[in-house]
Amino acid sequence: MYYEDKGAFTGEIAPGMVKELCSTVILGHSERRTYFCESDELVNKKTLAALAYGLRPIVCLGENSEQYELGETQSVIKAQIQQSLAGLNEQQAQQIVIAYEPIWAIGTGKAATAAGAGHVIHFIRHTYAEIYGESAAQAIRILYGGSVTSANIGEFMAHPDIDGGLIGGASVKNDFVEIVRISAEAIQS
Ligand SMILES: O=C(CO)COP(=O)(O)O
Repeated sequence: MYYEDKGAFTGEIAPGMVKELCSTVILGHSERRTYFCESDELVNKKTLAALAYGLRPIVCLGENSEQYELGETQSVIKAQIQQSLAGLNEQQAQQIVIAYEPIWAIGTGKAATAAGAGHVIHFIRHTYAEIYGESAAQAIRILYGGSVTSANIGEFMAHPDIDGGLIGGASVKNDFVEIVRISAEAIQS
């Protein structure tokens, strides 16, 4: 989704057009950031445009493997939050969904541990609270994404800091049915 509502931007889809078909948009995915050079500033413009059109943005954050190895996860994530999620009003600050997707875990079969993802998600909520206050930080949902399957979704759902999963590869396999079943069970328990 692009952030302008009209104009000559060949290949892009305006938020008003997306709104006719969808209620939710994924923004700032690492594939968009890497292959399409999307910056935090652009992700921020898209996030604000989505909210203005009543679309719920799922804003993706995450460090790459080098940053992970160097112990830079928190500083990378903090900068992404400050820039990608800047300028939300009080109501908007309660509406977004964040997905923590470490790039080294996407499509690699090497998922983060629930404890590791939970630790970063706890940090994301804390950082978000510093900007938008504790009640907004408690209102938003923060998901984990990266090599989630039916074999590990239970552990992620059982972690108190993780509100759900953003499923990629497994969402187009039969395994997805099992992921949904396990998640629904975890939410009800
Ligand atoms: O990028 C993802 C979802 O947006 C995660 O992808 P995988 O579940 O295939 O690792």
